[in-house]
Amino acid sequence: MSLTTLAEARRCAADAAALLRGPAAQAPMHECLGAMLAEDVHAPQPIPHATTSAMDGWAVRGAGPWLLIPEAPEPRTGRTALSPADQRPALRVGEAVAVVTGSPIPRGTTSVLRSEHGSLRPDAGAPGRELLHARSDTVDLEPGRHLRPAGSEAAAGDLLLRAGATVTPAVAAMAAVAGHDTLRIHPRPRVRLICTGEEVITSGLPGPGQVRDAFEISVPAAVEAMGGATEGVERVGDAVEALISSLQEGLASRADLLLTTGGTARSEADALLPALRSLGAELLVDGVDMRPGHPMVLARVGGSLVLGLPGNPLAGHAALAGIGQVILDVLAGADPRDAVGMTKTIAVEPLPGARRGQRLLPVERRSAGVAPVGHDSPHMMRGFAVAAAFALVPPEGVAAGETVEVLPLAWHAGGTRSTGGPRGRRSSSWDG
Ligand SMILES: Nc1nc2c(c(=O)[nH]1)N[C@H]1C(S)=C(S)[C@@H](COP(=O)(O)OP(=O)(O)OC[C@H]3O[C@@H](n4cnc5c(N)ncnc54)[C@H](O)[C@@H]3O)O[C@H]1N2
Ligand code: MOO
Repeated sequence: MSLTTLAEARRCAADAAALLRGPAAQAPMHECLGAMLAEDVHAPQPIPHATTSAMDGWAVRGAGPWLLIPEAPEPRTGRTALSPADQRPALRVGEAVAVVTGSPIPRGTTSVLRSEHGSLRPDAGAPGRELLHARSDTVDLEPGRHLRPAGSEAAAGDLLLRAGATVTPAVAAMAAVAGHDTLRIHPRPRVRLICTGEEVITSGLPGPGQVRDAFEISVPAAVEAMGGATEGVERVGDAVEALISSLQEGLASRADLLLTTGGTARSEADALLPALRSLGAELLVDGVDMRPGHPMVLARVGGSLVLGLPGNPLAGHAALAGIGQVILDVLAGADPRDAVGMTKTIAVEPLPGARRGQRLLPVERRSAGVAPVGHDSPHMMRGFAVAAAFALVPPEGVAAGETVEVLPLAWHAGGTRSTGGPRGRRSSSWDG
């Protein structure tokens, strides 16, 4: 059988995901975190919307000493300095009024004198009134000192955030400060996970004929790091019928992506291909020329994609990083051409290839590039646990000092999404 290359499979996955991608939606801010902006975000009004004080102290006009304008009594809090919500009449030359950080300052203010640079003394000429004196060495009387002018961060209509940015905590804070309640986003792709295998147990020490599950704990977290949301996890045995009904449930739930684990090979015992055939699926990728992970399967059924991850734990994760990431990126709004882009770095030690196909070799990150981690056979997790990326190694291997393509693992800083933001491949520290 002649297998598809990983690059071809990635392009095919990107195109298929682009066809299935749903429309952008307006969503409340807390639902937008981690999603991609579908449109630019502008400032609806100037930021700050009023000129405010950057210090606790006094708004003053002209040279001191200044007559302290008493506050109108504040009915709710009894505070003696202006709260950020107060509005004042204009100051006249020689007058001062107490302010706190963030207070809108009265019109006519020339600067703010911070509290530790001024002192109040009784006004000898007018009993009951106070004069504000500035410390002789203060620089706070320079015009504009400690004022945050209205619009100094943004004018009304300024572009604050570009479409395509991931809604990080900082992006959400920017949008909230500007006054937005909702954002237009590409919704996070909805994923369901179906794990096969009678021999797979989910707790305790595996006995003879058993293995501890490697996927139920890791795949939803990996999907999350890749920008998707796993909405259901199911376990089925090895029977084709059970897998068919589980896939049918996933299709009925209108999940964007159904991930299955195990059963991808071509023996009598393997349920995935028969199940897909029985559901009338269109097979898009039937094996990829990579090790580990070559039996992986990608199919389209109705409005969903099914990605069959091989059961060997490292093979399953190689397929998820190699193809699953591309699907999730594109479903989440990335340009398909960006999503299939590769990151390059330097091999600081020789990287051995596989006998056949492209090897996905778990590598760690060193300051000058990447190096193998060992314990990297298809059934092993020990090397993967300390790896930062899969290096894509041709059969002849990669010599130390040569360039190599890598698939950074999504949960590492500067990880793998192609779409900007904290996981953005384009902006990641992997790119030199
Ligand atoms: N005759 C052949 N046998 C195999 C071939 C082949 O080409 N011809 N390919 C091998 C390769 S490569 C891989 S990868 C696996 C693919 O396996 P399947 O996707 O069919 O998965 P299973 O047979 O169900 O399991 C394989 C292996 O992985 C273990 N497994 C399964 N699920 C889990 C899980 N959730 N957590 C941990 N480990 C799991 C399972 O116990 C098996 O040991 O096929 C090879 N064989
Ligand atoms: O996908 Mo298998 O190694 O190639 O475990």
